[in-house]
Amino acid sequence: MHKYHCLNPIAAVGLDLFSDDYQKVEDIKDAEAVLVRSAAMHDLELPEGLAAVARAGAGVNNIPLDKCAEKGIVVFNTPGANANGVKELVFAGMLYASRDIVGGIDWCLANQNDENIAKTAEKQKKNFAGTEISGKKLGVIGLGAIGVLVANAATHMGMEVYGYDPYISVSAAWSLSRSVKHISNVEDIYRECDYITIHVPLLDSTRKMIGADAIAMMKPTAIVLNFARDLLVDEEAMVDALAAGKIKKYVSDFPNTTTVGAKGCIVTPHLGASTAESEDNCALMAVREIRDYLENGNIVHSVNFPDCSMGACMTAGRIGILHKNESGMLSHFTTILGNAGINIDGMANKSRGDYAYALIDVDTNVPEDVLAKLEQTDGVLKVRKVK
Ligand SMILES: NC(=O)c1ccc[n+]([C@@H]2O[C@H](COP(=O)([O-])OP(=O)(O)OC[C@H]3O[C@@H](n4cnc5c(N)ncnc54)[C@H](O)[C@@H]3O)[C@@H](O)[C@H]2O)c1
Ligand SMILES: O=C(O)CC[C@@H](O)C(=O)O
Repeated sequence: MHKYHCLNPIAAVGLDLFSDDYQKVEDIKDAEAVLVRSAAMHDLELPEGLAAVARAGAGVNNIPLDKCAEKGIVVFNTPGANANGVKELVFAGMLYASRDIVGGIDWCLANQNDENIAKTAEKQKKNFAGTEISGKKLGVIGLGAIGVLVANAATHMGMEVYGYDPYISVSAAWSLSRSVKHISNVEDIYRECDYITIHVPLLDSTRKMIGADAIAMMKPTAIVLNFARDLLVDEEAMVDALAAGKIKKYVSDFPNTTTVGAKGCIVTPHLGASTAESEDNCALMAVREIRDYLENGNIVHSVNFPDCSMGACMTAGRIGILHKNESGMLSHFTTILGNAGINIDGMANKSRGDYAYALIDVDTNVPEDVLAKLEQTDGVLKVRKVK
């Protein structure tokens, strides 16, 4: 019986994919797999039996990836599963920032008992007028699952779109509209764009990527949208620039005491992926990833180990070995198995940075003492007997 624990509510359509061989447990200590959305895992004690964490979403800055790797815990995310939900909210953000929709709605509510509200509205509406997005320049920083969708949709809204991503993947580049102008110096976006939207992961290299210097380059009419993570932007500098009228608006999906209520800030409570469709997509992908790893040993969409897949096991046994990416590891494994008289039918070994994964199909059951020898090999993080 495999046991899983949910650190956040996960859509039922995903959890329903778990077969009768799975049991949901209330205490993480008992879990072999954990499903999580935005819950912070950095200070959590990770139980010895934990094999996999699936982030039902894209950002993994709430998970200690290296600590998990050192303990042989594979962390997955669900790339692209919530991208459309975020894309749609980015457009809502652009519209909210361009026209005083919230002010207009508030005015209507405040005047709901006025019998002449229709007539008064016609006099008052000039106070909530704004500008259109068609014909304006949009800069998209980060052209991954979300950035590409935003950039492409913006071209259909009549915007002139600039795209910046020095690490763009081949598949993202294939998906990007040819109308999007390729920008190699992000400063061109800061200087020229009317709307600037950021869609990069929070990493040490991207922290405060939009800093005071970048903000100082922007037009006084610029609108900055942040549906990625608050720490990507120097928000103190942003709030100061808004107060001084140096830029127009900052739209953020990450409430905190710096931005909520500050002049020019429009803040939503991390709603980007909060749609039925995105929650279902993420849950389905996360559960499939966990099942494929626990049942077949396959790793697909990991963020701390390499992807490595050999389909379903058709031989007598399969073992998965999470190990350090060091020379000589494979020869240790083949020697230990060979000395035990175990023939290797098939094998894959993939590496990613400091870590690697070997998946080995064998012609017989691998006994406990052989598993123990593999586990005791220097550089081995965890050995799993898949079958
Ligand atoms: N508001 C929400 O609810 C919500 C939902 C989903 C994702 N997110 C956030 O959005 C981020 C992006 O999501 P995604 O699904 O598009 O991820 P993704 O991994 O598909 O795309 C990220 C892109 O950023 C690019 N990138 C990395 N460093 C860069 C840099 N220095 N400059 C320019 N580009 C850089 C990468 O090459 C990649 O193409 C996530 O990491 C997450 O933090 C927020
Ligand atoms: O789970 C959520 O609601 C937020 C997800 C989002 O921040 C992500 O990075 O995918």
